[in-house]
Amino acid sequence: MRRSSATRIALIYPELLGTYGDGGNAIVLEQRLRWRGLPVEVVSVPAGSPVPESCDIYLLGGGEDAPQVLAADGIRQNRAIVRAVGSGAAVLAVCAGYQVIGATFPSGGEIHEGLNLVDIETRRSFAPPETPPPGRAVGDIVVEPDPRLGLPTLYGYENHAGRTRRLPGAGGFPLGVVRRGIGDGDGGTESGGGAGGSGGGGTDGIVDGRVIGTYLHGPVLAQNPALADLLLTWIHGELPPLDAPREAQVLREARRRALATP
Ligand SMILES: NC(=O)CC[C@H](N)C(=O)O
Repeated sequence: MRRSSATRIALIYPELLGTYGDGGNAIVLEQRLRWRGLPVEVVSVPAGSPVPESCDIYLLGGGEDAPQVLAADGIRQNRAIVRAVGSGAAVLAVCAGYQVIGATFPSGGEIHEGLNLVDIETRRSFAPPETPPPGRAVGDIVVEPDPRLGLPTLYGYENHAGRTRRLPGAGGFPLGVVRRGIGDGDGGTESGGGAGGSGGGGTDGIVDGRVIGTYLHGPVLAQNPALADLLLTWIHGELPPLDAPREAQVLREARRRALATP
């Protein structure tokens, strides 16, 4: 399906969900459409305003625990994102955003309700109560995406305390397998040893229909332009080919070399 109207990209509550530069994902999507001569509009939705239902791609970024609760409360109010997804919109949710689109997430010692858009839950730990919770997952992360997505290796940066798992009977599938870093943390059983761990082997993220959740900051779309194009393809159908700018190729090659996994 080729569209004639502008693609509307919603950047949700950037004051609350923008701690790690994830607003850059909107710039990448916008620019990759402009380079192709396709009309685009970025709709920045300030915290406290109702989320519009009429956008094509919704971006939710990362945030600290308290702002994350405020963001979840706002997003749950009109559930516009859920209806928009039902009408064909796509979602990219990163870290706090990833946790918020699930069923529940922790903050301030309590469990909070998410948007229930995907069948995941986040806890501080899934290990038995007598086991100390794992450390914060902080550092570089490398994910080998599910082959169904046809994407190259994904590079990013993670910084989160929560650990995430799929609920029984969950729809969709993990975004990929963690080669370096923690990601979801595999139900708290990761071998990487918490903060800065490099064990890998668990999974990161979810892909369910046109909804992608992931722990990868970066901004993730700047480091992984093929992921940006996957989202755009879901909205536009096939896109005119685009030679990645040289800077993007240089960045990816530098990440590949720096984060070479065994
Ligand atoms: N980087 C983030 O978005 C952090 C998410 C969440 N507050 C956590 O620490 O788990």
